[in-house]
Amino acid sequence: MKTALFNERIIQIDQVAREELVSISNQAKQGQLTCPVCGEKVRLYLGIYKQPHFYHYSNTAKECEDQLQAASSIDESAASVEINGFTLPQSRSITAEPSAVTGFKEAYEIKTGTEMLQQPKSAIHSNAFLEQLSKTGTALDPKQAEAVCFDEGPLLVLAGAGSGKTRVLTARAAYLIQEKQVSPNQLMLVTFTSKAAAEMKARLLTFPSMNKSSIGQMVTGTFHSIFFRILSFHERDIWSGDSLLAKEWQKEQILKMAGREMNLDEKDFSYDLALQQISYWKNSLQTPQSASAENDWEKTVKDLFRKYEQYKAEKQLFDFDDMLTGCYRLFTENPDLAQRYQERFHHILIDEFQDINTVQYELIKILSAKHKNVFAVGDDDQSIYAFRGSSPHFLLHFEKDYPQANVISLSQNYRSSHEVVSAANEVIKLNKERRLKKMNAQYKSLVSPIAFFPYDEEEEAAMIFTDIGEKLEGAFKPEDIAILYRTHAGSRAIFEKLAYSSFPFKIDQDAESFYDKFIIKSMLGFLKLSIDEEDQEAVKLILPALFMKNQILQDMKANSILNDMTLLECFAHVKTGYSFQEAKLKKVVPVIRSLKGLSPLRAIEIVEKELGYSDFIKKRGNEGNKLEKGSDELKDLKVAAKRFKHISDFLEHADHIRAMNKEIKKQNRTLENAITLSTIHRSKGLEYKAVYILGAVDGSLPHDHALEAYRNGDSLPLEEERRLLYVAMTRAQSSLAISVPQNRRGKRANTSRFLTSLLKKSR
Ligand SMILES: Nc1ncnc2c1ncn2[C@@H]1O[C@H](COP(=O)(O)OP(=O)(O)OP(=O)(O)O)[C@@H](O)[C@H]1O
Repeated sequence: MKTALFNERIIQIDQVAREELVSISNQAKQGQLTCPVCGEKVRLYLGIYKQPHFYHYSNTAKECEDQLQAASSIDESAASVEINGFTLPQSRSITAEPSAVTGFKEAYEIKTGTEMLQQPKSAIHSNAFLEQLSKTGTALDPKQAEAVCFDEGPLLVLAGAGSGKTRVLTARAAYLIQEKQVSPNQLMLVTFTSKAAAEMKARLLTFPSMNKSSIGQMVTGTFHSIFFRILSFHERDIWSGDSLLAKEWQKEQILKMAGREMNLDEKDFSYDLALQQISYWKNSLQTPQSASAENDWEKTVKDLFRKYEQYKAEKQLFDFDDMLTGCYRLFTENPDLAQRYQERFHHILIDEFQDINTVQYELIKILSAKHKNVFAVGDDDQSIYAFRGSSPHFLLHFEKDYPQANVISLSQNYRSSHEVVSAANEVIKLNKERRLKKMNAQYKSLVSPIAFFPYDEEEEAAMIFTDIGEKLEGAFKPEDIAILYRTHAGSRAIFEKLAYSSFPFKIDQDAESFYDKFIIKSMLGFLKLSIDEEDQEAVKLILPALFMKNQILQDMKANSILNDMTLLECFAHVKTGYSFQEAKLKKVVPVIRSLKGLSPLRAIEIVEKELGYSDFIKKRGNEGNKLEKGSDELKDLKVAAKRFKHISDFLEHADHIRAMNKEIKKQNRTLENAITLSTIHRSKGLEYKAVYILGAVDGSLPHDHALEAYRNGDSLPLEEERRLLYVAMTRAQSSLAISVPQNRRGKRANTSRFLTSLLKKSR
């Protein structure tokens, strides 16, 4: 149905300005849309597969639609039409000027036109082990079998997405023990996460020849856990668990202490990113002396690095990276000890080899020096941890370090439909730094991946929400569904949508609430003060944005009591000794008071313009944060604010969302059957029946920082971004929906360059 009554006025769906749709759809849920014919409440449909339309909530009301159809064809020039005895004003747009993107661009299927290849035959059961596997229903395909039963020497198993890496790795371990009589304690099995290690152990138990005791004798775990065990065995005094800086905040505290000595402002410096940089250097085997700092920010971080290492040495503390660098030192300083381990480990099996970093690689080289039995499984197309020092380089050049190496490619994808696999193949094939390979699917699906084109982030969330509702009414369970995005910031709108619904969902533990971000909190502080001039918390929040120190609050409080002024009024009397700053502070009072009664969006724009908020953000912009810029956060805030008419409602909403973020994270541990909201990075190794990829536009995926690097002549970050899209696409089994919002952060957006040719082909 194209027509409805909204606030006493007839509206036609195709004349509503596009940016109003989400707001109308929300108001419809509160009963503000009715059918002009029968007077019943109607809803606005905003989904992926069908055009926006009005629909009766309780019945299909075909007669209403027929009547409306007939009425609309009577006389288009008339000022009013008569429907069912009511005289109603003729339709017109509900905004004076429809926005630039009014038209609804229909979703369409992504089709590559490639045929599905024939499936491989099962492996010939050339030994008892393979025969046994096929009897237990975990048969291997010929390439998997070749890898599992490989004889001796270094082997690189190039395993495409969904090609059964876990199956191959566990089967290899079991094969070596069962068929080759390798003693379990001569085996080392390295995984990327402790969860993966636990899964491997559980799977190993399903092999008849394996039991808890034999698995216990194997050395399994992450690089960190294995090398920590070695260190604490040989240098017990140094490597006690009590001395571990296990939490990020502990490391940050040390860095902040060092920063204070260097007069770095705590609020103006991204200590989390500095820690990331230090970790990157350590994993690349660079020391505070040898680290190469490429810009002023890195030079500052290098100084912090030196102080951080000094502090740890003095207090006899260590962090996770030290477990690797420490072990490297142990082996290089004690060749005899290294030799004992070289003799012990006959076989080293490594998962996710594409994400190995320099120190891990060097350690493996040392440990495998005698037997050279490195069984490395990885997919260069899924290397996405460059910022941690990982590099696909080691996988790409494996044969250089291991000249006798064999390479086996697993090219059958057992996870995704042919439609998903071929679309993912089309995307990744454009990367230049990769080993040539192609994945083949095992089955066809009735549905193809889909690209859809919401107006903006809010509409993207609304459409996905509707689609999830439809899926859950069908054969899908919440746990079958994942929503993936490039950075946490990209999940703001969908989080907000789900937070007000009854759908169970979970988020990454480290996902900070959008409204807890420093820039956002500070801006909301201005809005809060416009409602309550005595709000101390709000004053504290806005001080940094006015370039004032926290201590000034005490003086303001005293002044407020002595001179009977509100805290807000005290701004006009603050003495800083700088006339330009004092003049600016005098403006604070009238500007904040002028916000009263305005919409939150307008209020934000005024603070930005009148109180120098943009200058404040610009200044913070020098902090070297590659992924999140304050100015972008403010743009996101404006998109979020757009839906609200009153500042108080928006502030209440922000509080609710902040509280929900904590609540959801608390529930995460117990919630089994829930929709997953995750960054693409965190989704690696996982699979879902249905996947939504958010924000497939330039600037988001690929991220701005990669585009900037590309403009400066470095194409590697852009290739990593393409791999991220590939990883996201290959998480889907059969249902994949890629969102290409037409506007992002309040501006027209361009389709992700990774998708343009594929979408063109599909049309
Ligand atoms: N030979 C096989 N026959 C049938 N199914 C298989 C076979 N090998 C693996 N699978 C199934 O294929 C799916 C993907 O396997 P797995 O998760 O191990 O792939 P992966 O290589 O680790 O994927 P990714 O790297 O994309 O995370 C799993 O559901 C697994 O059980």
